[in-house]
Amino acid sequence: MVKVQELLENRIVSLLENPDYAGHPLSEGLAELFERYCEQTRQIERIAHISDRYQEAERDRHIDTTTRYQRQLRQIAKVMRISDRYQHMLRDMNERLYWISSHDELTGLPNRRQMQAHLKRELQQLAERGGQFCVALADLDHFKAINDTYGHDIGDKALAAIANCLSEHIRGYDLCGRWGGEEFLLIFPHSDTRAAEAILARLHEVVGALVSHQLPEQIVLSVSFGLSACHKGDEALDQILKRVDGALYQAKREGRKRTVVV
Ligand SMILES: Nc1nc2c(ncn2[C@@H]2O[C@H](COP(=O)(O)OP(=O)(O)OP(=O)(O)O)[C@@H](O)[C@H]2O)c(=O)[nH]1
Repeated sequence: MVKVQELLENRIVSLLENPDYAGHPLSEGLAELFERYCEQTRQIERIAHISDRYQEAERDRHIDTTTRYQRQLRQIAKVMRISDRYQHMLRDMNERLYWISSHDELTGLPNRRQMQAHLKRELQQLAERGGQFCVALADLDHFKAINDTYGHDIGDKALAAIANCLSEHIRGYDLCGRWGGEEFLLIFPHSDTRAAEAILARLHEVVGALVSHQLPEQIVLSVSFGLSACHKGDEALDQILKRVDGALYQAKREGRKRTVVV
């Protein structure tokens, strides 16, 4: 039925648009008739729509309260599911943002900002409870030569391998982060320099023996460390870091692959 109606409408439209019948005495009458027909069709559709809505409302009026209540419950449950999903998404995004702002992308270690926060916390604890902790700065030896010989990509892989090796071989409560470039900072809470030196001696060994299938076999890595202890009432953070940096510089000057304690 709809199809027949559509065909007829199309036929009238094409007749009215046909230039051969332009000015034909019946054209004007047909156009007027067609315009009225279209208007009436639009009105019928509007009435049908209103009637559908009315019937729907009537149907709803007659369903019992329990059914209506259950329907509303289902709608609320749906909204809650959407809200839950949205909140999970936000939480994941927040966690990811936090991770990005506090970690180094290449090595996955805490970044400089995070390590500075750890240092401040350690100093705060010293001020409150006394005791001591140690800080070490590590720097890869002859790293520029690795970059120059094998390329930056291999250099990056060497950095990631060293980061992994250092963080795997410290104690569970020690901290290791990327300080920048080819430098790593290590914090040894509640430790004197003897205890920290023993750990660094182990790190010299494991770094020297490091084998990674990601790196060319002929690469042999080593690191130099500057180490210092912090006590209650010691100087401010930047002074401590300056001291450790000086020790590292001395380790480099004295031939690398060693630890200098100040
Ligand atoms: N591949 C790579 N290289 C880096 C990155 N950050 C710093 N470097 C490189 O590390 C090298 C450090 O070079 P230098 O400061 O001369 O130190 P070195 O060659 O290790 O020499 P010593 O420290 O004296 O033993 C430079 O070539 C930097 O470009 C990084 O994220 N990826």
